[in-house]
Amino acid sequence: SDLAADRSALLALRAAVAGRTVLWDAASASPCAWAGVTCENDRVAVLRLPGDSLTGQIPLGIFPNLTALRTLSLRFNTRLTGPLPSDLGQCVALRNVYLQGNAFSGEIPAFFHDRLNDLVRLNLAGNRFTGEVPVGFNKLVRLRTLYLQDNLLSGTISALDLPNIDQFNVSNNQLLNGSIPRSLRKIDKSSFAGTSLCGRPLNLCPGEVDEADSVIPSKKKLSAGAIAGIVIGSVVALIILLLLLLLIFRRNSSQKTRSVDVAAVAKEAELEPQADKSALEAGNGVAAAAVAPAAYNKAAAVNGGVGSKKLVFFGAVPKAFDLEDLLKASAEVLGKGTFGTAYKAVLDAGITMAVKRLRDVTLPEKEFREKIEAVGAVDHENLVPLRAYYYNRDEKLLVYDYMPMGSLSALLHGNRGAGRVPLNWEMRSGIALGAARGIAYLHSQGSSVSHGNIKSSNILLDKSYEPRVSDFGLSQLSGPSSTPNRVDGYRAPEVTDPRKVSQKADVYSFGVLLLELLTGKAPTHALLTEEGVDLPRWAQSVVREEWTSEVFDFELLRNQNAEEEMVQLLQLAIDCAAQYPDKRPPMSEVARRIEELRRSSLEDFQDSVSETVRDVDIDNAPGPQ
Ligand SMILES: Nc1ncnc2c1ncn2[C@@H]1O[C@H](COP(=O)(O)OP(=O)(O)OP(=O)(O)O)[C@@H](O)[C@H]1O
Repeated sequence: SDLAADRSALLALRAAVAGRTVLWDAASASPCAWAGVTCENDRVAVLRLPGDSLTGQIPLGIFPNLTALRTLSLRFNTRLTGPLPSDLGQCVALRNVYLQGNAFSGEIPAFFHDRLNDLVRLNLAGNRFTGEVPVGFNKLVRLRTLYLQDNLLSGTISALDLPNIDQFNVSNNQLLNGSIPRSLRKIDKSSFAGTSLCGRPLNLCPGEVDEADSVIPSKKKLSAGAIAGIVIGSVVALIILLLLLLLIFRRNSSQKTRSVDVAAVAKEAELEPQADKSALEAGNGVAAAAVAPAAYNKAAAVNGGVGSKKLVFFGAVPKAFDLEDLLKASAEVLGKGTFGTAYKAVLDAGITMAVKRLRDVTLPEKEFREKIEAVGAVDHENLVPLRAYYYNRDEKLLVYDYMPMGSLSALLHGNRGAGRVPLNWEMRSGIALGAARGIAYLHSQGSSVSHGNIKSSNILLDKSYEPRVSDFGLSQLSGPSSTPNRVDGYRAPEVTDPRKVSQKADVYSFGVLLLELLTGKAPTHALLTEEGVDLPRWAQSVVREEWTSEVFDFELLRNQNAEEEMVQLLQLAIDCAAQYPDKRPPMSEVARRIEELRRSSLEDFQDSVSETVRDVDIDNAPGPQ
């Protein structure tokens, strides 16, 4: 009845059929008729009838009406039988087809590849499809997911060429045989289990030579002269590289001296070692605003001590302030973290910075400077930029851009009452994408580079709510007492020493963060539920039990158009939070998958807008002359 009432919002047909059986029969040639609502079929973009509500065979005549259909989801209607109706091929706007867990039979229809050219996701798993896997799927250039597992398919798949595929599964089709084609070798081997297929990632086919091995004989054929040439060439290249490095090093150090000079214009000052620290850390919020400036001023007056007294800036940005300005600034405690206390410092010039006062840094100066220089060199739009640092024996300060919209944690869990900024799908998925890009960028800097402390309080938001990951590189600066000792729902199961982090452990933490974004539950809270389960395990069980939509934060469920994409993000979160590190996708893939599902929900949204506009145009059009 909602649908009937709101014509312009009529894009998703969600028939309330739970608990009763709907028979597909020729008499109810419209899906709206089963649901007992009146609607215009050519405006239905999503048809979703999950659960055990349908029986029998889908008759002809239903789908030709649904010309705007983009998503068809008929899952786990275990009594839905027979071949798929041939006129489903007339829904040429279809992008997502989820038909898993039914009892469909017959061959996989050719219309999937001949007519539905925009298909992105096709899930036919868990049916009774027979015959071959159509090689015509090669024509579907947008296809990302092809799930065909648990059917009765036979023949070979060696002619399949699906270079853009992310998710592929043909497991438990016992009659499938022959070799796995090149484009599918990146897929996990579990997706080929229960078949007679061979070749990577499974065992090699009889008579097949591994590519890695086949290179060796050609190496053996190299002549002694060629080997000598390669060796000499490599040595020369190495010398040139060393010379270049030397040159870059010299240039950098001369630049650094310049930046020190700028800072030296200001009065040299040094922070008072320990006395004010307790005063600074004791206060919070407004109270600290009064305490902190005094402490800063007093510190500025103290001289002496060991080490450099300058604020060292990174990059080519204009140095708009110096240490003295910073110490004079009015400060407010933002919070106390693992590595020290963070302050908001409003400088006289009207600039606001975030200053982190590190505690428990045991690293020798040289090593500290090297590590912090590496952090300062990292530059990406989804990372909080470190602008400058200060080091002496007793004080270490890090100066960051201030992020005015606070942290994701505060946004999600902060104010649930009146005046709350509701976080819709658009914002949440945007935050997920930005954060994923930031972390992926960090990971791209080298296989040993990881963040080590991904969590929602370390995802900060700039004034346009663009996410920026903060705190990277700090875990390597801290001493043993700075390791997070509270219950930490973000930590991967294999991480026993929190300072020994890895990229795969970051992926796990990011998976938990995604679950937090989708469910609105903080991982540490989840630990306190009656069952004592953690967020990943709870989400997994919910998905297994097929009550997926129960997991989502109620704020998200207002965006019903994007539910399919939400389910995909949930699946991605679960993939990231896999127990075994090897099963977790790399961050670059995570970012790509979020990008893709956001694009698809955006297109759905744009469609809905243009449909509405078209409708208004029609209503406003002048009548016949
Ligand atoms: N650049 C910044 N701009 C605005 N707020 C910030 C900035 N950096 C940190 N904060 C805020 O200051 C508070 C303390 O941050 P901090 O990073 O010190 O600790 P944390 O994130 O709570 O824990 P951890 O140290 O384990 O990461 C957090 O609420 C955080 O959102």
